[in-house]
Amino acid sequence: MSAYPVERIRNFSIIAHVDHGKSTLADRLLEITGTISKTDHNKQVLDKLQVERERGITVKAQSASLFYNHEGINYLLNLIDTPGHVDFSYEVSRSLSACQGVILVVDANEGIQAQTVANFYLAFEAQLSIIPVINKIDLKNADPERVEKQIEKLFDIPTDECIRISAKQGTNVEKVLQKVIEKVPPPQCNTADPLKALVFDSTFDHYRGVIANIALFGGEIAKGQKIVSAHTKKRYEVHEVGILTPNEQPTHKLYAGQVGYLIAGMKEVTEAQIGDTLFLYKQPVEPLPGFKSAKPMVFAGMYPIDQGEYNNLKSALERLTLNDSSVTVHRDSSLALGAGWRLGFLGLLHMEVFNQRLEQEYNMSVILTAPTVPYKAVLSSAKLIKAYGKDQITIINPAQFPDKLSVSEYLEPTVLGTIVTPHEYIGKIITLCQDRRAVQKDMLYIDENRVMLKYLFPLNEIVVDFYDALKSLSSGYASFDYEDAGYQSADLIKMDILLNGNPVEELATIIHSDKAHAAGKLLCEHLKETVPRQLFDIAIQAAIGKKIIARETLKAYRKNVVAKCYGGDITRRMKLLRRQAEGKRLMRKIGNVEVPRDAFIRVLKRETDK
Ligand SMILES: Nc1nc2c(ncn2[C@@H]2O[C@H](COP(=O)(O)OP(=O)(O)OP(=O)(O)O)[C@@H](O)[C@H]2O)c(=O)[nH]1
Repeated sequence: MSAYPVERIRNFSIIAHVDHGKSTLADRLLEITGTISKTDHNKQVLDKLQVERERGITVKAQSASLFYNHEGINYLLNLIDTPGHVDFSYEVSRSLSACQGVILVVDANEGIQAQTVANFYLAFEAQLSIIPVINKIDLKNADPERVEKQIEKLFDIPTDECIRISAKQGTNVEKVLQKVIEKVPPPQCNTADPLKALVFDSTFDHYRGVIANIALFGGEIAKGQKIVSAHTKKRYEVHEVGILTPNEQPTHKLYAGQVGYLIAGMKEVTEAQIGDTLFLYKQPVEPLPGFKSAKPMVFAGMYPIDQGEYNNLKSALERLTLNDSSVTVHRDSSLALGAGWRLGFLGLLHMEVFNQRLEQEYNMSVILTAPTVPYKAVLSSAKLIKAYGKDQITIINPAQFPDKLSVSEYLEPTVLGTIVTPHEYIGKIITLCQDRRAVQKDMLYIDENRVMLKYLFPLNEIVVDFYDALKSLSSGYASFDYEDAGYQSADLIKMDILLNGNPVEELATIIHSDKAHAAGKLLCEHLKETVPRQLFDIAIQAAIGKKIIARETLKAYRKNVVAKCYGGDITRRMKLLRRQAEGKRLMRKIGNVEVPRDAFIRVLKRETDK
């Protein structure tokens, strides 16, 4: 491809609340510009991963270059798709740094939702031009007028600037492209300047190594050139550059203003750090302001079911994290579960998606411990301060929770949550938020029957089940999004769960002291329903230190599996015994108590059924 005059380039993203139609609109744009053909096979081409297709959510942002003729002039439009779920909002800000404009999609029936608000502010703060689009006008209940008024009230955008479309049917989609050309400014850069390339995403290919997605803020780049990473100072030779259509299509060169990909013999995604600047060897430039790297919000222990599988799991984890640099991995071990890892995720959905990918792509089943958020402790014990070499530590594993006597203050992470809801649910939602120790910060009517609430939440109160609870009490109508809001002082304790006096490591949790009794009682009750009866009584207890705060007893029961075969045929009897032995392999022994390995996950999930 030859150099495209910068004034004929537009770099933009589509942002929206989940399910408002980003991917469908992206597909239509790709079709209109002839980037893909119009067949059913191409539905949501930008959602590449199997989990994305199954769950209908976008996990990794994908980009595509589109060519479009407007009033006789050819334009190069670089579209960067962004994920919709709150767990992945870091992907949104990373994509936005390569853009000058966004299409803000709002569902004509649902109207403005929590993520619409969050995404709007990300774009607004980045000073991008914003094109409001009201989608799904073909729906029977569509009320575009109402949504336009909401947009005017909340974002101060005049109603007549909104474009009403149906991404599904293609109505007015072409108008959106025209608006992108008219309203989004071309990137400000020059091919004559030295190379300045921003890495805004990277993926790993088993055959070709790291593929870095780059946006050129200056200069040009071609195969064979030597480049340097501003972050690692490492030097590479460029093997291939090209554009995304949306698959990689090699080109001779990439020029200032363009968005494309680069392959340069990088072996790990960590070598192509998101936010890094690449420049030509011996032509250093001032690095572009990198953006904040993804910050894990939820940690969990991961262990192989069978320690013999350790190495297989290790290599699966290594490969999967090559592709998802937002997961942090630290080696960890426990007396009960053996050698394993402590993983950090962006949220619970991210953790589930990662786990599902391990199963689907690597055929790995694992033991996952209860998720915990990153707490902090300000140490007062001189001995501990010396041991850690600092007086404040981050606790991502309940096993490392320091005793109250050696701590002057515990701190918990908080988030600022935005809830958008029809007003009839306000009472219930306020009660739910108070129950989660949240403090109200704002309340605003978006229109006569829709309200936006802002609350400061302790993160641990929302990670597991807040979203489900909110959805169920509002019949699915309330939406939620959150952003990091720093740490606050909290009265925390570690709660253990014991089976006949032996701690169950998977279920140890750090919890606010006000919540311990209720949570301990609930966990014990659920365990009683989940653990099978055995030949002896089992005491199920919740404990804080040596103090028992809740107890249930599971009565003994003798199950004679062969009784009904008495006098029966021997092969049937053998088969039953064999099946029982197989079942035992799926058991984990805690002291003398046998527990099905998936019981703890079931217990943790049940806890969310309240
Ligand atoms: N009736 C109607 N349905 C639409 C329209 N656009 C999208 N949809 C449907 O809305 C649902 C969500 O659309 P997607 O394009 O997957 O939404 P998304 O915003 O990309 O979702 P994430 O990728 O999860 O963020 C799908 O079932 C689409 O078929 C439209 O214009 N009209």
